[in-house]
Amino acid sequence: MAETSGLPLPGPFLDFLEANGLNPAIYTASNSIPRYIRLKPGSESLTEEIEAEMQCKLERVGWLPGFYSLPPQIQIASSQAYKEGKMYGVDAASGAAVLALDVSVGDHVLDLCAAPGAKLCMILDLLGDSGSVTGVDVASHRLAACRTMIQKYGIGDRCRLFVSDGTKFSLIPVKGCWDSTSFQQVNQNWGGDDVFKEWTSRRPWKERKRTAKTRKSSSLKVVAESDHLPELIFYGRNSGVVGLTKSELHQSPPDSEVSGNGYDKVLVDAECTHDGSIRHVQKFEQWGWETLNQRVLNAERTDNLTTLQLNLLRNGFRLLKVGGSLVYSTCSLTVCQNEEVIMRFLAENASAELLEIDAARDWPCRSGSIPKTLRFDPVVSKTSGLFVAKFTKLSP
Ligand SMILES: C[S@@+](CC[C@H](N)C(=O)[O-])C[C@H]1O[C@@H](n2cnc3c(N)ncnc32)[C@H](O)[C@@H]1O
Repeated sequence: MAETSGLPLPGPFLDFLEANGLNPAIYTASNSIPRYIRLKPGSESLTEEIEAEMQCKLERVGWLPGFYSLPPQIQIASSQAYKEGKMYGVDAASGAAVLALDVSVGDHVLDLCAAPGAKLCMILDLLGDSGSVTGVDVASHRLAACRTMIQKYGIGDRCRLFVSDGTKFSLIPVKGCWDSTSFQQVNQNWGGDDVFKEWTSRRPWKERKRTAKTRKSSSLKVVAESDHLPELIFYGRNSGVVGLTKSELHQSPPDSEVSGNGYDKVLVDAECTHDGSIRHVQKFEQWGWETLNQRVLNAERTDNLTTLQLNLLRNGFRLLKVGGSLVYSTCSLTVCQNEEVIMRFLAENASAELLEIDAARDWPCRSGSIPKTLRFDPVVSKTSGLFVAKFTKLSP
């Protein structure tokens, strides 16, 4: 086992790094990478209070609004600001992926691999009182954690969360119910069990059971049509869902309609081997390095992952409106999960164009091997590792 500045890396992992052209030195940076936090908009005045409580200096991250760095050993979970939902623990590279989306007021955003939700929360904060966010993840327990997070931070009014396979998810944003006037009308007009009322965790058990039963029977009908039904596990009062019937919500539009009415922005933060995340790799010290073989190094798994990544990218792009933009990111630094996926995707999509990420001029990252793509890594960026690419959809 090779010792890399306190983090012992087993032979098979070193082989994996070598096979993928990755320098093990990135893992030596583990002790010098700061921890990052993001303050909820409106909580910026709390910095002195937070510094006093945590007994450390918060350094503003100049290139990333709302982000601060602090020494790596500081634990934020017990701090008052964190408990009160005024501070998020999120890496600066994750913030960069969201910034690359260039979210504008009123955008309808799809986050296709949303859980546990750090990026989704940032998107909701950027949108404030406008637009909507649709979060999708295949893992219900992880998406439930995301739901807990948006409730904790009180930002779920314009959000809906679906448990669904992101390679097949087909719902476009529901437009037209977002202002509070129409919400009130909808509230007065709803009737029947089939209509979505505002989601609340405090609904009586009987009502939740009835909803689940209705969902099951209505899902059978839809499954017959599409063989895949997304399960709605959270919807805020202005998500556009309240007042709709299940049949209305589950209508999948034809591709021609998506070009005009699809999402303005799509984030595909794809499942990956997580090898760029030092904190993730460090966890294998506790889990046992042998589990690394199954989760990271297994070649068959990597093949399946690259297929999944490509399919997620394809479907995210399908749901993007013409002129919209899509960001693809992974926390792997391997070429096969990043540049190769991008090349395969571009080769089959004449309407996809790689975009320069304008905001990145000041970012501490380097270019990927395809121009316009970006790579954050612990040594250069002092962040977790992340690959980022941005596309737009041209008219057919
Ligand atoms: C890198 S994590 C996403 C992190 C998230 N964007 C955040 O900022 O917290 C990848 C996620 O993809 C999800 N995932 C894996 N396969 C999927 C699929 N077929 N469809 C949708 N989500 C999937 C995993 O459950 C996992 O939560």
